[in-house]
Amino acid sequence: MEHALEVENLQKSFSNSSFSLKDISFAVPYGSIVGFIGENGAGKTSTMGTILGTLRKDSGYIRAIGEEMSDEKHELKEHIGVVYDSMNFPGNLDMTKLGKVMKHVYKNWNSETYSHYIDVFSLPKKQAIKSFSKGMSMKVSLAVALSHDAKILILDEATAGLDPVAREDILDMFSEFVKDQKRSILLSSHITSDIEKIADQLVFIKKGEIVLRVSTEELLNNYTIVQCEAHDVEAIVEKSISVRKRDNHMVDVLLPYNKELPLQYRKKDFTIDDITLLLMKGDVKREGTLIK
Ligand SMILES: Nc1ncnc2c1ncn2[C@@H]1O[C@H](COP(=O)(O)OP(=O)(O)OP(=O)(O)O)[C@@H](O)[C@H]1O
Repeated sequence: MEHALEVENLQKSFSNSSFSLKDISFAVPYGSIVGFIGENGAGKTSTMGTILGTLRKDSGYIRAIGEEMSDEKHELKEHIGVVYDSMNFPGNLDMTKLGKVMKHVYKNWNSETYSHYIDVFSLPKKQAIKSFSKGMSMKVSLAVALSHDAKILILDEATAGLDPVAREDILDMFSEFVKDQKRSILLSSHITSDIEKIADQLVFIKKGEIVLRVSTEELLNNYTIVQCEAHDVEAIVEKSISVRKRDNHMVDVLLPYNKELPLQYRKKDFTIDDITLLLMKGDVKREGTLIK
């Protein structure tokens, strides 16, 4: 499968913080939406910043639409639409003026598409964007990101300020965006129900490390969370992905299969939220190393 975005062995440390991104590798195939999941401070925004070049990486490779990203390759950034959880445009502009500015920023700027999204999002054209609500501001960023023929959208908490009705419409828009198999989306969100709805691949990050990469279908259909007594965990721990001790001597275990197990292992129904909790709060095994 061809990938719109590839991140390989990405490392990034900060001089003023003990946090680092450790050997981050994942890919975003054409036609897919990849959900990027992790708790506060796990490294999602830093990873996205490093991909976009707003943060300088220490080492590793980042390829977008088949070409290695570098500071010199400005044209590659044309192909990436970005939405953060806050709007980064000059607040004194209104939507019409913003469109005129963006026309000079992006070679492939499409004024008609931009007008279309202004209408779809019911944004006022002649009001300074600094007076917009959080949800409206997010729609401004989305309208811009969707109007320069981007092949990849990088969305960091892009649905956070939206009400459920707007969220549903925008999630549908994202699914539509990748439908022609020529574009793709990397999306981080704490609203895992959104991710569950639209992402076909999931990448979980914990303390700067990728702890699980899996397709949503595989995770929901073939993985299992079992609960057992602490003394029963040894028999399954070898094959487990994450083990979380609960208060009452019980243990939750994430297993990468869904076969019948002896009675002492009780299968639990789960959502992506439950998986996230188990990965973030449990001891995770990743290729033989334990990430506590
Ligand atoms: N410019 C910076 N200088 C120093 N430390 C930084 C810098 N940017 C990020 N960090 C640190 O990197 C870590 C990861 O932050 P990041 O914003 O990537 O997390 P996140 O997963 O996006 O979290 P959230 O869900 O809260 O947005 C944090 O500990 C943060 O303090």
